[in-house]
Amino acid sequence: MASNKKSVDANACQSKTPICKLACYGVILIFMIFQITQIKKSTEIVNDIGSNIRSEVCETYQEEHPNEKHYGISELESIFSVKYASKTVSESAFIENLLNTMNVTESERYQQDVYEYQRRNNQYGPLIERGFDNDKRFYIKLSSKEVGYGLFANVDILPNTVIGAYHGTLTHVKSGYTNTDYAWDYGTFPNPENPEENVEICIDGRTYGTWLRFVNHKEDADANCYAMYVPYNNRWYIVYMTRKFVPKGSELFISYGDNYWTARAETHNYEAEPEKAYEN
Ligand SMILES: C[S@@+](CC[C@H](N)C(=O)[O-])C[C@H]1O[C@@H](n2cnc3c(N)ncnc32)[C@H](O)[C@@H]1O
Repeated sequence: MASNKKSVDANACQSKTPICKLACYGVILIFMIFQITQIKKSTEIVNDIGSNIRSEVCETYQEEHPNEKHYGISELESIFSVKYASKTVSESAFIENLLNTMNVTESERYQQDVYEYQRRNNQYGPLIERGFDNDKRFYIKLSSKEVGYGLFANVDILPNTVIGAYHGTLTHVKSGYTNTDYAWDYGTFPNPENPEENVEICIDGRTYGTWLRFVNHKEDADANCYAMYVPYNNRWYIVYMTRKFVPKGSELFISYGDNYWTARAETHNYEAEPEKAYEN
């Protein structure tokens, strides 16, 4: 009996199996349709939000910069092939050794105004130490076809504000064939291997540098920024400062000094067309 009962129950269950399966499939189907509807709804919402944000950004951009393309400082490498320099490096062990053996405070420049250089060291040293890596106060834009790209203010910048430190590669200037377009004079020092010889060093920001390499030239009277030497940790730094109020959207300019244009004329026999440097 017991075995019969068991067999009857088993039969009953077997006869119900297709209905059970159908019911299960039905439930799964309903669940899937519900899920697909939900996903579709949320995708539509995300798309709506995205297109609103995009159109808002585009509208603001168009209003503020009609017909102009501007680049964030994060695009230094992808657009301009400039590797971002968070600090200055030496091009060779020779330069590094020379700088390690010099004493900034004994240099002619420092001795000309000891008090002022001490002040700069105290005031700007901590900023140099902290660095300017995530500075969003600027963007890069074509200034003009003749001058090339320039650096522009993303925000209003007050007078006497630190813009940044000009970093790049410390290079041995060898007269006649050094391209000085993106170079600042760093100093002239006795060669430790031959004290009778002097070594002229510059900071070159051409391929390894910061957005400061985009600051174009104007004569001192018209330039809204200036550069100054700051001694810190027994090294020289070139720090850019604003000379006057720089309203949002305006270009930053600095005077390169007369030597720059003389040196440029000696090493270049072509007109300034720096925008060509970024063409493919
Ligand atoms: C430090 S770079 C400035 C960034 C450069 N405009 C660029 O697009 O890479 C210096 C070069 O910019 C150009 N430049 C800067 N100021 C200029 C000016 N006032 N007149 C003509 N060319 C200028 C010259 O080609 C110069 O050698």
